[in-house]
Formats: sequence, C-alpha cells, structure tokens
Amino acid sequence: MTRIKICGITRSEDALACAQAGADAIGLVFYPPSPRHVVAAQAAEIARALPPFVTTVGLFVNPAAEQVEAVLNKVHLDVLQFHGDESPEFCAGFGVPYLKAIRVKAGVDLVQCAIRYQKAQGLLLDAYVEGTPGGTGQSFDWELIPAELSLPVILSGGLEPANVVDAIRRVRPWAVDVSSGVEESKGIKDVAKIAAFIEGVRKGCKPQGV
Ligand SMILES: O=C(O)c1ccccc1N[C@@H]1O[C@H](COP(=O)(O)O)[C@@H](O)[C@H]1O
Repeated sequence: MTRIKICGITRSEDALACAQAGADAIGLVFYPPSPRHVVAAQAAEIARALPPFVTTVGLFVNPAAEQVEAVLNKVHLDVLQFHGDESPEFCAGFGVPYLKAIRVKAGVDLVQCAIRYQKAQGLLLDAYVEGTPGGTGQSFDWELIPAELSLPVILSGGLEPANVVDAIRRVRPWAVDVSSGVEESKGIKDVAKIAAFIEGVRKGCKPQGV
C-alpha cells in the first residue's frame, strides 16, 4: 500500500485526525514565511499528541544548521524534509533520515538528483512554481518522472481526493504527500477531505475494477 504523509499540520487535533484516518506520517513546516509554519513548542505538542507508529516529518527550506539543531533539541522528528537548495552533505549532517524535495519542471534530471542525494530515504517530487518553494496546490506533469529511479518516490504537488487515484495508478509512487488538497483553509485540515484522500489512495492501490 502506498504510504501517506499529510503535511502542514498546525494543530494537535488535526494530527490526531490524520492518524485516526490512517495516515502514516504528518509534516510540520519550520519555514516562517509559510502560512503553515509552526514554532518548536507548538510542534512538540503536536508530536506528543500522536499515537505510536505515526512518523513525524520536519520540513525546512534552506535553513541554517543551527535552526535545524534547535528544532531537533525540542521536537521529536523521525525524518527531515529539505525543500530548498540544500546540499547532500548539509541534509545528511543531522544524523536523522531525510527526504530531498525536488521541484519538477521540464529539463530537471531526476535520475541525476537521485544519484546526487543517494543517502536520502527518498525523493519528494513537487511542482516547480516560480518564487514559491512549495505548498502551492499545483501539480506537475507526471510524465516527467522516469520509470526507474534509484530512490523511493514520494509524489506531491497539487494532490487531492479527486486526482490521487489516477496519480497512484500512473506513477506508482512509494508514498504520496498532500497539504493544500486536504485543507479547509491554509494550515487547518478538513477531516472529510483527509478521509476521502485516504480512501482514494486505497482505491488507487487496488487492481482496477475491484
Ligand atoms: O506547505 C507549505 O507551506 C510549504 C512551504 C514551503 C515548502 C513546502 C511546503 N509544503 C510542501 O509542498 C508539497 C506540496 O504541497 P501541496 O499539497 O501542493 O500543497 C508538500 O510536500 C508540502 O509538504
């Protein structure tokens, strides 16, 4: 079954709703310009509210190493997600597994990206939108994803209940990641959309016609 990460959680009740609906991971955004930004104390409270076996992912965009260390000292994060121009050495420097986000547009060599970030747990593929590092609700052309990559693919960018079945059937990613598509407003999740999204993932994983 394709794993599910729901990102941009700002409230403990939303984190719990994700877990209860069957999400495998939640994402906490440590990027101050984002409308989904959380401070460390808030993130620690959200992480503590989670039941066992739900992974917490911390998202950063071109952070200073001290910023990541400061968050790690206060919040239990299982995985780091780097969404900027961080080098492989920087990403690997915290002793915590990481995902590298790549903003996909025509001409991006994803095979080379997977080789460059070979120590990552996976490549998270998001839409390239000029001037915005992510969380845009925009999707990209999934045909740009090579059939074979040396890292697991986490598909993101504009996923929502209405397109996730097709996304899974076409891309067959290791995991999907959604933020805008399950929101009621920026940073506030919609429980019905989360349930519909997860149902869509399950449907997309089944053989067609079942
Ligand atoms: O969520 C944000 O505000 C954000 C800010 C900066 C970088 C990434 C961000 N979110 C991530 O973007 C992708 C796609 O999100 P969406 O579903 O299209 O809204 C996802 O990985 C979010 O975690």
